[in-house]
Amino acid sequence: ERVLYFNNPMWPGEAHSLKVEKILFKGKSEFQEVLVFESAFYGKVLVLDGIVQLTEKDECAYQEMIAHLPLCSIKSPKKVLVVGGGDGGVLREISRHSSVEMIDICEIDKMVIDVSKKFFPDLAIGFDDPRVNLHVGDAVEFLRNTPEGKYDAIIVDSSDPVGPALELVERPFITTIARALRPGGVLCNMAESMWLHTHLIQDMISICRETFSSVHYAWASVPTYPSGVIGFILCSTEGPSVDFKHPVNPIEKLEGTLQHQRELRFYNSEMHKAAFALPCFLKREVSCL
Ligand SMILES: NCCCN[C@H]1CC[C@H](NCCCN)CC1
Repeated sequence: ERVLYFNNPMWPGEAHSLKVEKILFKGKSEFQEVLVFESAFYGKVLVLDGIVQLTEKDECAYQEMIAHLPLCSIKSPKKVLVVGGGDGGVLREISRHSSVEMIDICEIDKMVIDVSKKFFPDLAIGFDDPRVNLHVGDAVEFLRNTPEGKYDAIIVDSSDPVGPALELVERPFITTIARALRPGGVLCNMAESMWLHTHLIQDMISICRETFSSVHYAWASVPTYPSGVIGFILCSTEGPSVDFKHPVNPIEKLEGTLQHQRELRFYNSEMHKAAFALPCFLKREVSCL
């Protein structure tokens, strides 16, 4: 049998390995290398440029939290934008919210969408929702042409800030996102690992604080990401109707309103609250947390 080792300058000195039962797809898109394989314990695995993006076993933790932390933090979100998210998992989660009327998604790499539809139907089901409008292209360009205050929520489901996703953590992009959000709307960004990337988290939070009056860090356990955790930054501009209470207390309890036969596997109101509890070292190392 084979074993794949995932080491990367983003986590120097450590490697994460998964036993490979069968390689299912290997390709190179305009932006990155794309790999899909059947693992021994985590189901199918999607890898971009040598970095694990998701596995069938634990993708629920990431997709449910990155979608429901923001969408349950504001009252009846209607217009939602997903930046990245080409595997469709976040779309699947957003479609559980009956208040949502329109979902725009801007994914730069069409190969990710096609590969997900072929090998990850339980995630790509997100594209089947009639509320979804797919835009294949660069989100920086997409947001430049977006009317001010269009969205109630924006979710940046990106890969790591090396390669195609680099500019998604830079100041100009955060500013264009803030402009596209209605006052009181909410932004949720993927925000790396508290064990590995406190400098990057500090930079992201500082940039967000220049633009948003409310910035919070949350996290979840994802065993197949290096260090086993992934973070999320939630931001909001206090709108006239300050319906963005501290995101810790979900406004909408989602458990009741299930839109799909497939029940939630990770997110619930307790996990929502707990996600914002932070360890001492992080509060010390990242100012204003
Ligand atoms: N819809 C799933 C997209 C996956 N997002 C990213 C995949 C790579 C992952 N690296 C984490 C590296 C250590 N923090 C961050 C989330």
